[in-house]
Amino acid sequence: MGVPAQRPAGHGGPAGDTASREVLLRVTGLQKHFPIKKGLLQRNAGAVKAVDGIDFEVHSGETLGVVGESGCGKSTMGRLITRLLEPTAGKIEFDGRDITHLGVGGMRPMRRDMQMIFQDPYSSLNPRHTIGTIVGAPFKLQGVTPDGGVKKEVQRLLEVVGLNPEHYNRYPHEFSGGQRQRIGIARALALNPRLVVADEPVSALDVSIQAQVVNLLDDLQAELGLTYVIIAHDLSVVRHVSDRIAVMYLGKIVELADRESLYKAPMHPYTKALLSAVPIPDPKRRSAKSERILLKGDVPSPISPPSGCRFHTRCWKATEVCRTQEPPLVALKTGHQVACHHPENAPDQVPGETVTAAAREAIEIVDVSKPAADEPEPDGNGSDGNGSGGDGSGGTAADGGAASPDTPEDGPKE
Ligand SMILES: Nc1ncnc2c1ncn2[C@@H]1O[C@H](COP(=O)(O)OP(=O)(O)OP(=O)(O)O)[C@@H](O)[C@H]1O
Repeated sequence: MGVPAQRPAGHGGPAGDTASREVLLRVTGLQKHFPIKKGLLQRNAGAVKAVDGIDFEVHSGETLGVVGESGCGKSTMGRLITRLLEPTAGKIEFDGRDITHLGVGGMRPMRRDMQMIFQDPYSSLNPRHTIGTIVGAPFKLQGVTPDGGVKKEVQRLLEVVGLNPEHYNRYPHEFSGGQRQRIGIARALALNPRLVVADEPVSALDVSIQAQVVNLLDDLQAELGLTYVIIAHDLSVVRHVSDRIAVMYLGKIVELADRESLYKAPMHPYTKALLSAVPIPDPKRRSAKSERILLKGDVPSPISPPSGCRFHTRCWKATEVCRTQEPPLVALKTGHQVACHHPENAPDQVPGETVTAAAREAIEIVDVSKPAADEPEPDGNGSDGNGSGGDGSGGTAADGGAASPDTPEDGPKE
């Protein structure tokens, strides 16, 4: 077995024509509510609505960046799509197959195709295991022996991520943070995955090392044709690697667009505020437009999110409609999706009107939560797309490696 083999390249650099590529991952109405138990009898006392109904697609070979403040549900979303968590509702399709409620056995072969890279290169590697054991673990878990044997393959993988193959017998504490993250990346690549979900892959690293790891991910994508979902709280991290970017706020996607449109003409006030916080190193490029927007108040609780638009309590454009009506995520003809009653930069928008009311005349609006009429239903797999899981019976890290046993991510936590 050659690992990792070449796949058709779909470099994640400049935003390509990702829409024309095949859909590798489709998420529809995805929810994760963590129940809150109280008292001796562990009575239900509400739920943390960590992910509260999100829809998106990831095309083969592209990089989707997912950004938002701490607690908005990014990591939960990452764990849901790699099936380390059981969704409360919604549907996850991978390569046209409904994997929403696949059990451990059903997920085992899928694990080869989807891997996760974790935030903390210090805690995600077992300090008692050698690098050889850590990077070779996915082979053991999947019961496969690569051509030439595990050791040779692991050494090749170490080389692929820029590490010395002679360090096979060393332990994690002998490596720097950046090198440990490379080890985590080598482990994720071992089974030649198609989708890699990287959860804050550089936030625990020194700024000087961050660029190296981001560049490595970018190079690997170009070489191997990987598809990435890269999660970050910081728009500056995803800026250089993403084809498209989804912005999350309190469990919802509020904006999703290709990188150029999002940076040049953000439509959601929240995106605008996030962008204004990204430092622009060159003072000549700073303008009045790039003034910092300081959001009012704290992020509300995901246990009882605000009515209407969840962002209205911190939004300077909020009006009565924002307090009472939740704006749906709508897609413009350009592919730009936004959930806002008073979007910025909306084409043909009548000031003060909602995007739906104003733009419906001039541009095609698609409610992305509803499947297109001519879209065939994918092969069902026992899910009606409205499942109410939560029994934790889904795939776990232990069954073969979206997270290996060297990670603390050992499956559903509830
Ligand atoms: N196992 C769990 N049980 C209960 N609540 C949880 C659990 N995991 C996450 N949460 C809550 O769900 C919400 C979303 O958390 P999540 O970690 O997905 O956010 P995030 O955007 O990734 O934040 P960060 O960037 O800080 O990691 C938070 O309020 C968090 O406290």
